[in-house]
Amino acid sequence: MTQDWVDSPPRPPEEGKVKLTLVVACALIDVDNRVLIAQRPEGKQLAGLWEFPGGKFEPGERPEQALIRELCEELGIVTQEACLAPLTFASHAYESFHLLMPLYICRRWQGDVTPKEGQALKWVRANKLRDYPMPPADIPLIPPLIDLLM
Ligand SMILES: Nc1nc2c([nH]c(=O)n2[C@H]2C[C@H](O)[C@@H](COP(=O)(O)OP(=O)(O)OP(=O)(O)O)O2)c(=O)[nH]1
Repeated sequence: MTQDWVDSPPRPPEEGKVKLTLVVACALIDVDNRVLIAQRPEGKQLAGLWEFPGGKFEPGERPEQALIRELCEELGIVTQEACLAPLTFASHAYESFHLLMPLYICRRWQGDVTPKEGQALKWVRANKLRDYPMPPADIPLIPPLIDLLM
């Protein structure tokens, strides 16, 4: 019996391995069934494109906790886990990382939606989302929103 695996040297990092970046995002939906999008500010990657509010996880956070924190930081609103429902996710290969981004929907929150980071905000009907340039990862998220809301 061969036991080659016993003496195998540690493998060098495989070429082509990707950095997986986890981001959580939310489609806030108002009483008229419109979706909130925010414009990425100048100076950031993908600046000027319209995105769903959200962001990266902090160490040890669950997705819902991260999203509740981001919504508070970016929009000044407070919501609860029970008000977040998973809808779909984005899996997209950017040049320097692979984005994995669950998209939740949320219809209930406390407080007025306010651009806390100077970002432009728009409430948009799902079938008009394509009128706003979005990051490539977001394009496949539009049909599930149209199915849900139109
Ligand atoms: N929040 C959000 N991010 C998105 C969307 N689509 C998309 O490709 N992204 C990308 C852009 C960023 O690379 C990453 C979001 O992380 P972030 O909002 O914390 O990014 P950032 O550029 O501000 O990064 P950082 O300064 O915090 O490092 O995911 C989207 O719809 N919403």
